[in-house]
Amino acid sequence: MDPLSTATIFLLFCLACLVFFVTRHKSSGTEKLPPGPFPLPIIGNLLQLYTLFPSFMELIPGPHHRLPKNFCRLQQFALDEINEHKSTFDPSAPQDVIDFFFIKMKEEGQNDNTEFSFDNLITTVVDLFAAGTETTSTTLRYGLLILMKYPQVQEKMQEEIDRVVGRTRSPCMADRGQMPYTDAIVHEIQRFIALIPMSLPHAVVKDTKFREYIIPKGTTIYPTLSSVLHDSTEFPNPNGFDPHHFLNKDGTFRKSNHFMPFSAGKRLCAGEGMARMELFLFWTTILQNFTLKPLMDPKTLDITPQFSSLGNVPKPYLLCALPR
Ligand code: HEM
Repeated sequence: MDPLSTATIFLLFCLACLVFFVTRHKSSGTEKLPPGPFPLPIIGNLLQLYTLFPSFMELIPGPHHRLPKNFCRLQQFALDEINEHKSTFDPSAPQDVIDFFFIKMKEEGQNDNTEFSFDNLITTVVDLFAAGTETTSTTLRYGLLILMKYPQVQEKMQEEIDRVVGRTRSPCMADRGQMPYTDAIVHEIQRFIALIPMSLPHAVVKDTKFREYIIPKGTTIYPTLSSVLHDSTEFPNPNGFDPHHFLNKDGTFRKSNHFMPFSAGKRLCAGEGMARMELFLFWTTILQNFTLKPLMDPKTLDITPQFSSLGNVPKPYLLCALPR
């Protein structure tokens, strides 16, 4: 038997076991678990298969082979940045998170239990880079597609930009308070696309009572942000793109506690403030200078995601940026 078939049979066996245990656990009924989309535990466990049996995954062809190689490149990038910072480091004038980490490393000295180790510095840089680039760039790309589909939305944003910012200076964050329509569109794009629909997995640190359910200590939970972002009791047109979701009748900005694309609680996105600044400044600067047009009838543009699993990614598209 060739190695590929062995691996396939092994994977099928693992899947069968997972399905068996999940259904058995569900029907045993000793503990009442909250309802949720059935496949989620299986998805989580499939990802764990890669960690548990890397050599089997190596036998299976597919794009996942690029993962370790790309991760090493990312670590090397972080290392190069850290080394460059070492050569310019001035403790009296720290420039960024790497410089502040150096200061903490020095303060901690010989403490063996410190979190401020060199390994953690590399991991922190990689984490911030990975969490901060793909998220914002995909949101920006998705937003441009939506703006092309709705030319009347673009027009209204451009009117507001021209009135508040004008054409001679760049938009800045102080403008946002006077731009309720643009602010509403930025929120609605993020609500509509629900970029990270299941947030990140969390674990329950102690047995937790939630409504009439007990969630046992150690259970992995996925806080499904999309269920809140697409809640019809708060957003009347939950699956459509509708600027009125964040606008009051008099045109002022309508705040909603259901707006949580960055998650909620203690571990919500560490880069929320930065990401929201980036989205506002990029989109307003682009529309201040360009009108976005598709190569086809805007009505036929498909704004449903290409993939929808851990992230919602837009389908590839062509865009014309016409100078204003
Ligand atoms: C549109 C852009 C972004 C979205 C939608 C987004 C969304 C999220 C979400 C849903 C989480 C999971 C929170 C949780 O575990 O409950 C998260 C975590 C995180 N994000 Fe973002 N993010 C964005 C941009 C950024 C940027 C620009 C940075 C940094 C420069 C960043 C850094 C992080 C970090 C470090 C975490 C982990 C926080 C922790 O576990 O304590 N994110 N983000």
